[in-house]
Amino acid sequence: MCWDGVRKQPNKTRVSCFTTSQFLVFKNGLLETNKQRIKSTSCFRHAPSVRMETLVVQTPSRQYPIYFGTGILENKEYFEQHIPGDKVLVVTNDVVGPLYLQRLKHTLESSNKLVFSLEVPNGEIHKNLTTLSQIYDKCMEARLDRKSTLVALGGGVIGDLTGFAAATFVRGVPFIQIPTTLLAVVDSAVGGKTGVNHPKGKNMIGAFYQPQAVVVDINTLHTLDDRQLAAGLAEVIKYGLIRDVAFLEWCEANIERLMKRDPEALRYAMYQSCKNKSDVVSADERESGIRAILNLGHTFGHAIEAGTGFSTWLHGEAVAAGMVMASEMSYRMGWLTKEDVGRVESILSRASLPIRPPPTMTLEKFMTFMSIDKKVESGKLKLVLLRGIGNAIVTGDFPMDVLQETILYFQKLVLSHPEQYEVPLASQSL
Ligand SMILES: NC(=O)c1ccc[n+]([C@@H]2O[C@H](COP(=O)([O-])OP(=O)(O)OC[C@H]3O[C@@H](n4cnc5c(N)ncnc54)[C@H](O)[C@@H]3O)[C@@H](O)[C@H]2O)c1
Ligand SMILES: O=C(O)C(=O)C[C@@H](O)[C@H](O)[C@H](O)COP(=O)(O)O
Ligand SMILES: [Zn+2]
Repeated sequence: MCWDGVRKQPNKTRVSCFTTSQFLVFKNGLLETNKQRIKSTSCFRHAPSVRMETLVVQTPSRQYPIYFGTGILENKEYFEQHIPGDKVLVVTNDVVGPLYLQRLKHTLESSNKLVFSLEVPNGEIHKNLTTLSQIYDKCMEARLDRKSTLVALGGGVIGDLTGFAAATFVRGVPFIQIPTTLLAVVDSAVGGKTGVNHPKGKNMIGAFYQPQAVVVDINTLHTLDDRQLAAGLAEVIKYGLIRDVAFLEWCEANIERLMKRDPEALRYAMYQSCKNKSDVVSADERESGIRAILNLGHTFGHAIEAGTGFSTWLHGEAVAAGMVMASEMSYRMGWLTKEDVGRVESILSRASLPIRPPPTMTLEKFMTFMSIDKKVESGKLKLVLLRGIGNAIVTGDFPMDVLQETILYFQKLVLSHPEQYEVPLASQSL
């Protein structure tokens, strides 16, 4: 099937990374060009001033496009070829739904789809089995079948919940990610980790399940508040720290542009982040090794989220503080200099992100929540540490004392200067 709609409407939907004789074809689940199967496709590799459009993620279980554009929520061509059946269920929440649901429904209905929708309550605290059950109830009520498609319209919470519902309802239905937060665009919508939290641990119940497509309408980011934008920047900066020093340097030079939402800077940050994530996930879809580097700061960060009841700290904020803790520990292992740690703190602070854990996170609390991390193997904790800026490793080879001293160091710091280490904009509710 050729993507005729795209070629006929060049002003609306440019696929400028392909030559005119090379357009996208999905056949039997494989992405092909009309000339040859492609290994990986990307455009807009280096130049921040060039528009980016489509990036293809290639995993063993599925290959799929990430479409970037403005106003593409209103363009049915981006959805049509990825929706095999006649029914669609759009899952969103009570914040994003009022903003974008009608527009999306209209687009899908113009492709003659029967569109159902469900608005679940907003927030990380609702990323749980109760909300998941509401999605299954809606699937049953709408009599969805194996050809029906679930669409996630929202941030990472909606994407993770909907993806897991899609992975499990009738043992798997197609799903499409429409990420509407910066964090979801650069991280959660890509790579197929889906799931929900358990009160005792983050994302403890879930599945690896790739979407059919990721549709990024950059316009939706206009309604995002500054705190959420900053949370997304934490994961953007993460890619620089774990494997892409050139990108980290670019972030350092452009962080103010990003905070001011300069469109070209945001486009480049989104593209380069997705490229990094896509490369890692393609190499190790189910996290048997290298994929775990995407977890930099997360073992500490997830402990902060769970330890504060999933209700105070945003995921990106917790990851920011966690990346500083991982950096400090890497310094104590002799792998980073004090200047390197300062560099990590500086870029995160400039992005208005917290660089210390909350005073309530005692050593005992950290150890309890960290002990149920998914990287624990036969009781042994593994951490993502830095063996230099841009060079993350996954290791269980560290003395427990160094970990505990690191946590105690931060606890002492925040207890002696609690006023310095508040979560930015903490007065805003989640
Ligand atoms: N699956 C993965 O690989 C992966 C990766 C990173 C994070 N995550 C998960 O993602 C979640 C965090 O995602 P998040 O930061 O997007 O949080 P979120 O989904 O809670 O969204 C943040 C807030 O922004 C609101 N919102 C969303 N889009 C908006 C828009 N366009 N305009 C205005 N408001 C909007 C939401 O309603 C919410 O209040 C966490 O649960 C985290 O564990 C998953
Ligand atoms: O995609 C991945 O792999 C990641 O680790 C990305 C993280 O940013 C994300 O927060 C992920 O959900 C964490 O995964 P978990 O397996 O530690 O729950
Ligand atoms: Zn994350």
